This record gives sequence, structure tokens and C-alpha cells, in this order.
Amino acid sequence: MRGQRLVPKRMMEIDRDIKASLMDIINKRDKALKAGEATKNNLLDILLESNHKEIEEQGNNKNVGMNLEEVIEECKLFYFAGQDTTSVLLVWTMILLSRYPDWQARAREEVSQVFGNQKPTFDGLNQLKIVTMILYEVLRLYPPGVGVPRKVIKDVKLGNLSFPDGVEIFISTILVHHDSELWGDDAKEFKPERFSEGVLKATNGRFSFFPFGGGPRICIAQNFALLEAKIALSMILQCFSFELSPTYTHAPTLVMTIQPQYGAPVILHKVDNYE
Ligand code: HEM
Repeated sequence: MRGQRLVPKRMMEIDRDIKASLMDIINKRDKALKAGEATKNNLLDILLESNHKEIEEQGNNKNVGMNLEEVIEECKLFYFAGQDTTSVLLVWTMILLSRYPDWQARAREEVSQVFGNQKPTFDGLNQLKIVTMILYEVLRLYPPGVGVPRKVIKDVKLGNLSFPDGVEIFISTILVHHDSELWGDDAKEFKPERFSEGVLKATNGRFSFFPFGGGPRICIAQNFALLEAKIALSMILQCFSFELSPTYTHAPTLVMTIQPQYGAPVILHKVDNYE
């Protein structure tokens, strides 16, 4: 690795430990797969099975499919891309719904109408309009990934700008999402009603809302992530009403994703009708 000697020793140790523990998990799943014992109800089993199939179909050519190093990287990517992003979306949602109790009440009302006290169902999740508007507005104001990096692979002209081959660019999601020319003078305010008629209407068909990136490398799990967030939020709303603790300090900061620098102390109150 270039510049390896500049990486702090502790980071190298953590990287080595993560690789070793992933290698251990992968080897176990691989053995189970070969012994016909794999459950195939998890992403790693599915990934390994499809990889084996591809290698077999190509006459056991070792140059096709993914090698162990690549499977490890894929596991790390899914863990990082999937864990922190969704949890930080929920954190900002709790913060904003605490600051805007009217929206919290509207969301709870909707969840109660759709699910009552029952566990959320797939069909019900697709009926949640207010909750979806809220999540979109949170993703607009606090997109967990602040931008999308791209590398230009051939000279290209976009409007008045020329990008030479090889140049690396960073498209700032957060700047576009907060741009008052695109979103109006209230761009920095929490107004889920912007999304009352969907994303296309809210953006006027422009590419001004892209919390999941865009193009061929758009987040592979965007629908899954929204479903996950809707399930979690619905269950929280069913059980609790919440408000911010007076100790909360609003200080969004960048630690890979946008996070509240001093945490999100939230006071929960049990909702009366919940058993
Ligand atoms: C609120 C939650 C999430 C947000 C905001 C988010 C956002 C993003 C963004 C901005 C990208 C880069 C897209 C681009 O370059 O155009 C991305 C890529 C990716 N995300 Fe997500 N993500 C979320 C949840 C998840 C979850 C739950 C998973 C997995 C279970 C996941 C897996 C991935 C993967 C594998 C990629 C790389 C796709 C590729 O390069 O082809 N993400 N995500």
C-alpha cells in the first residue's frame, strides 16, 4: 500500500484484526456452503455461492470471480455503508421530530392508523406517506453521506466546465440539498411538506436531491434502507413520544457521516395505549 508508513500503527492493527475476523467468518461460511449446510438466508452465503458458481461455470478459472481479499472488502463495504448511514438517519429523525412535535404527532397518528399496536407489515410500510415525507426531508437536510466522489475517465465538458481525464471531483450533496436557488429561501428549514407530492415534484425534475448518490453506482440498498428506517421509526413512534433533553447542543459534524457532535440525548415517554 502506498504511503503505508504514514498510517498510524493503531489503525494498521485494527485493519489487521478486522481482516482476520472477517476471514474467519468467511472461511466458516465457505466450509458450510461446500458441505451443503449453508442457510443462504444471509448476504455472505449468497455472495459466496454466486462467486463459486461463476468460478465453476468458467471451468474453475481462478482469474474470474472474487478472491478472498475482494470478499473481505465487500463485507467491510456493506457493513460501513449499511450500518452508520441508516442509524444516523434515525438519529437526525429523532432530533428533528423532537424539535417539531407537530410532525412527530402527525407521524404517530399515521403509524397508529396503519398498524395500530401491531408490528409493521410490508404492505403497511408502503402506505406510510407522512413518515416517508419526514424521512426524505431529514435526508435532504442531513444526508448521511455528505457527497459523492467521482473520477473523470475521459475529457468531458459539462455546461461551462471542462473536466480533463483523470481529475477527481466531489459532488457535495449537502451543498446542493441546502441551496436556496434550488429549494427556495426556506431551504434550511425542516418542511416535510415539500415532499407531499413525491421527489419529482419537490425537485421540479432537477437532480437536486440525491442522498443515495446517482447513476450506475447509486446506493444498492436505497429501498432496503428506507424500509429499515420506516420499520424502526414506526416501532419507536408506537411505543414512545420523545423530546430533546435540555443538554442537547445542536452541532452537526462530519465523522465519515454527519453526526451530532455532542450526541442526541432524547427523553422518551411511554405512549399510553401501548401494552
Ligand atoms: C440511509 C441510509 C443510506 C444512505 C443515505 C446511503 C447512501 C449511499 C451513497 C451516497 C452511496 C454512494 C452512491 C454513489 O456513489 O452514487 C452509497 C453506496 C452504497 N451503499 Fe448505501 N446508503 C444507505 C444505506 C445502505 C445500506 C443499508 C446498505 C447495505 C445493506 C448500503 C450499501 C451500499 C453499497 C454496497 C454501496 C456501494 C454501491 C456501488 O458502489 O455500486 N447502503 N450509499
